[in-house]
Amino acid sequence: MDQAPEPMISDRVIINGVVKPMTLSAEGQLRWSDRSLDVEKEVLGFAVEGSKIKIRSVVETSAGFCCGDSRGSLTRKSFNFEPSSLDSLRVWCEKLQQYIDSLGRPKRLFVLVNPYGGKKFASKVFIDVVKPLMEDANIEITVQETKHQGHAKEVASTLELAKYDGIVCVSGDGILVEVVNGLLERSDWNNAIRMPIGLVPAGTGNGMAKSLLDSVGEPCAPANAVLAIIRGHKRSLDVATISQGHAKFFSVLMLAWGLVADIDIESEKYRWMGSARIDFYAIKRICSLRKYNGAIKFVPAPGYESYGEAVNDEVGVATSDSESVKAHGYGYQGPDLDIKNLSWRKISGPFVSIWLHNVPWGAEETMAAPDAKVVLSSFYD
Ligand SMILES: Nc1ncnc2c1ncn2[C@@H]1O[C@H](COP(=O)(O)OP(=O)(O)OP(=O)(O)O)[C@@H](O)[C@H]1O
Repeated sequence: MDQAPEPMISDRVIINGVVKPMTLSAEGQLRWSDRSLDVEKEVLGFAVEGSKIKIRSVVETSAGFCCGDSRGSLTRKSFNFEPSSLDSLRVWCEKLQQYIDSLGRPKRLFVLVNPYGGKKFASKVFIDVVKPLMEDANIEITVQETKHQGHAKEVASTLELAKYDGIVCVSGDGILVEVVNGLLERSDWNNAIRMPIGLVPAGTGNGMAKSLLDSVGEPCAPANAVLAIIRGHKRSLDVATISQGHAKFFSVLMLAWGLVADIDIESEKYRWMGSARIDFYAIKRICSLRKYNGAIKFVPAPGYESYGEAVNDEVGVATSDSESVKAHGYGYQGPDLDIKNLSWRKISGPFVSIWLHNVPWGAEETMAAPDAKVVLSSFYD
């Protein structure tokens, strides 16, 4: 028969004036009376208050404080217990900290808040959800509100990364893309792009937050996103390189040409509508569809080789263009690929819309590419 592993600490403590046995097991279960907490999942942190220890946790209830999602809302809860002596208090603190430290959670985060994104509620999301949960988790945060378009990119391109364990964007997808571009334009991009980036949905579309949370069965709500960040859960993502003349951009969410791009860009003037601006403008554009002439050249993924028609020498022109761009920059210059020798295929227009996706969800309600996978990270582990 398997023997239960030794507890990290087993003690008698005072809870609500009554002496009770309490245990922290090697698997991170904190047990007392008929109750228990899973430290990895439910405990954010702890604090010493006089002779007591306050455990700060988050539990699922049917009506929580901060999620706005009816499925298992999350509620902050704390409870106190009093070890029998100062020595015992010190040992409890050591053991709890030791277990929490073993979970690889972030300790210092740089938080970007876009007060302009979505329905302009990112600052409220930060104050009501992000800040309290991160304080409960004893995470040291440095906050920067974005002041203008491109500000998040500027910050990411110059930030002293060694001071932080991650960058958190309380925003829509636009700020995430700016941060990725800022990190990749640095001369130390190779190291910088390893910086974990967290996303708390507070924008119009929130396609990335939805894709990440949905991949682990969580609702796309600010509190669930903050919890994933606090727990240090990570995924690696592909980056697409876009060359346009001598300019280079990087994309992690999607690339759009035609209808979807028009809706995204031209609906800016209806930003006051919040998320509804996209639906409203989509209907307007669909009622008077435009057509775009052009051709898409692509290298098919395994299993998709029959799509489009074969192309041979035309791709070589694009190669020499991108090589001349390579010589000028000092940040990331795109993947080292021998693109001349790949099996290119082509689909010719006119097109109504081209939409390329890295992750399944383009927005919270739009699963545009169900087969795009958000894979478990091996990058940081
Ligand atoms: N203070 C500011 N004033 C004006 N624009 C800003 C400010 N801060 C950031 N921006 C810009 O706001 C844009 C939208 O940001 P964000 O992604 O947070 O919200 P969003 O509403 O989801 O937008 P989208 O869905 O278009 O990405 C970004 O392109 C960013 O550059």
